[in-house]
Amino acid sequence: MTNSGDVVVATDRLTKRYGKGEGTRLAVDAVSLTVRRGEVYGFLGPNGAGKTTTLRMVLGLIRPTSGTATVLGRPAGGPEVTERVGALIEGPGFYPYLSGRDNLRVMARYRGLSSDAAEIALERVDLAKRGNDKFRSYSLGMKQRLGVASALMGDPELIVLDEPTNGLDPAGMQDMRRLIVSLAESGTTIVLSSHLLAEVQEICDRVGVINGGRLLRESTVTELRGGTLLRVRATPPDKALAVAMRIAGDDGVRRIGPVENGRGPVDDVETLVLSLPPAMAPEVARVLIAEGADIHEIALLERSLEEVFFEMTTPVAATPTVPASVPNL
Ligand SMILES: Nc1ncnc2c1ncn2[C@@H]1O[C@H](COP(=O)(O)OP(=O)(O)OP(=O)(O)O)[C@@H](O)[C@H]1O
Repeated sequence: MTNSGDVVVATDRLTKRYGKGEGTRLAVDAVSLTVRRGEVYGFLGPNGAGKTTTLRMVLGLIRPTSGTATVLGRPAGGPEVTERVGALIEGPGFYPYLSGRDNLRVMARYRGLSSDAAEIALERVDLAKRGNDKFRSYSLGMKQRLGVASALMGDPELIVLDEPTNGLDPAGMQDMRRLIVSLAESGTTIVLSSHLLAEVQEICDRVGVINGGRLLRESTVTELRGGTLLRVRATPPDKALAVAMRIAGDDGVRRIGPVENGRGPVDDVETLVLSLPPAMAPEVARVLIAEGADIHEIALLERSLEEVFFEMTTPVAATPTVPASVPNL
């Protein structure tokens, strides 16, 4: 059970429609999401999905057309909330001719924080040594890190980062991910948006998948990747199929080719994918054996986040791609 004090962000049918009349665009459509204390929450979706718009409403930067956003138990955007939240959303406005350190000091003063806050933040993002260099001389990665430094000044309970690794090279991305994980380890709740599945898979505890303004799914990364599919390989094939359909239902079984290992089929045993939870594996095994079938394999099928994501976001009823490959055979 989740205690309501553990909920840091909750939106209820949050909706944003841009424009009026013919040119109107529904950017966010009745999104209800929940972010819990201490987690790294990934808001995942392709370009134009509605991520930034949702985050802007959560931060109180724009008003929803309908629905609500509650942050730390209060309506989003109120002054008592804003000072407990840090954000990096659309490139931070830094003065190019000031040093990184002075930029942060200016911001700290503006927000009523001590200049210690600027120094601590510089240390946290590993920029203290380059703190006296002018902002305009920074690499993109350093600029992004300074943005995160500005978000974490004053020790906010929640940090919201919109595509924090966008535009960074692989090393810069890795640095940023490490920084996010270290912030989370120190107890800060983090919401980040990303269109990078690998990134979300690597650093997020839970994920909300958004496409076309709608929240398609919200769950842990592990849940999202599956655990609800069983791969069954048994012979004779017609007997295996009959048993599978009896247990999983006609629509709960997909037939895919024999398992491949990169050099071709491993054997000629057909693979069945059953939409069943892992706990059903013993039952499947029992019935197959009772029916006189030989079991070659029953396994939990782990899909990559990428496969799940494309299944969810592909508009046509595409046949989901299920990997039939067996690693290291
Ligand atoms: N100020 C605006 N006026 C009109 N339409 C807008 C505005 N801002 C965003 N949109 C539209 O709303 C939809 C959602 O945009 P949004 O920026 O929230 O998506 P996103 O998931 O953050 O995408 P990206 O990763 O490309 O930034 C898009 O179709 C976009 O064109």
